[in-house]
Amino acid sequence: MNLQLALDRLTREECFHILDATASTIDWIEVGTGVIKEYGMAVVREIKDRYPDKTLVADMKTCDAGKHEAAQAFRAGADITTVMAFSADQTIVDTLKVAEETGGRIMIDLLGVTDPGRIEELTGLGVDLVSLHFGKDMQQTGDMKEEDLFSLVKEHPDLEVAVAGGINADSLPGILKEGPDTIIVGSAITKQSNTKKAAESLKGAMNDYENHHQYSQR
Ligand SMILES: O=C(CO)[C@H](O)[C@H](O)COP(=O)(O)O
Repeated sequence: MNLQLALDRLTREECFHILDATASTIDWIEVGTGVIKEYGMAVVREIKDRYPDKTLVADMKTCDAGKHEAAQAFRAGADITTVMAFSADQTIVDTLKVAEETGGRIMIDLLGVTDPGRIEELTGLGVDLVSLHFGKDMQQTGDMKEEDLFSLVKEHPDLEVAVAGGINADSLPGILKEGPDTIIVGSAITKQSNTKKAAESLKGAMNDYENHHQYSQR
């Protein structure tokens, strides 16, 4: 199970400061949408240069012009780029094709999706990696309902699943029970005074769970 660190609402300097402290603990690095909007593809390139062995996710949140944006992300060194689930099927197909040609992967962000029928369509298009996502603004008015989120993918055991949305030490146990492949954490690490300790504590809980609870991924 991977711990993906989401770098959101941070300066470039803060990103590198946090990465220096947490790189030995985390598995995947996500360059957040806002960081990409602030610094462009240069920051993706720079992070890949500095951490070449980490799987790098560019959270492009592409919803149109898929071919161009996926190529941009992979050219900058991303291993994975994100595409919104509500995008036109042509956008999904185009990004998957670019990924296949360049050896990258597409993570489909399911933010706002409530119809399992869309997952059926996405898998039919060739999607194999999705992120269940309870959005930042949604978090202001409610809490993530793990069971509802994971019920979207329950008919698709072969789908690789990441999960994101305000995950912290309190909500982690409920998430672990659902057996995701990747747990995406932003604020519960990046906004803590000791980011290294926060990352180690979450990764430690993930490892403990895997070791002691006969953990089986979905
Ligand atoms: O994609 C995102 C926001 O759109 C974030 O990466 C995701 O929500 C994780 O951050 P946090 O743990 O702070 O919610």
